[in-house]
Amino acid sequence: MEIFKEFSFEAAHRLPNVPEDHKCARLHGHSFQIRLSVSGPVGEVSGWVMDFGDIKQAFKPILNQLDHYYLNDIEGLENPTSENIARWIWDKLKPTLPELSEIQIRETCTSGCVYRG
Ligand SMILES: Nc1nc2c(c(=O)[nH]1)N=C([C@H](O)[C@H](O)COP(=O)(O)OP(=O)(O)OP(=O)(O)O)CN2
Ligand SMILES: [Zn+2]
Repeated sequence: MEIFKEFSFEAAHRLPNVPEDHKCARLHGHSFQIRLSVSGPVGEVSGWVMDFGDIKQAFKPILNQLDHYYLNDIEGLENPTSENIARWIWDKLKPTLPELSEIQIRETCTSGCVYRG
């Protein structure tokens, strides 16, 4: 069974490797939406794969590093595309949440990525 928990954070970024006249070369911000999925068996007694609260607790310190920051200043996020943000979160979260199976990032209502490690 797969369960998920959604989060959001506000942050600014610019993409340093796009052509100078690309809109994303300019400083701008997003309300990033994140969906973390966790997979595993449903416990016979608990009736759940994992407490949603445990996902929240595992992700909180990572979320705090992103929320209301300029992403380009963060080590490892010098080129903060959705893809690189997903990989960055995965690398930080997977060791403490081994059941993590998927990360979805939405930059806008119409754009995002899905990463499964
Ligand atoms: N593969 C990727 N492409 C783009 C990324 C990215 O992270 N990965 N990022 C951007 C920009 O950050 C941009 O802010 C978001 O792009 P876009 O979807 O083009 O934004 P719009 O709001 O203009 O989208 P519309 O729905 O088309 O208006 C660019 N590309
Ligand atoms: Zn952007």
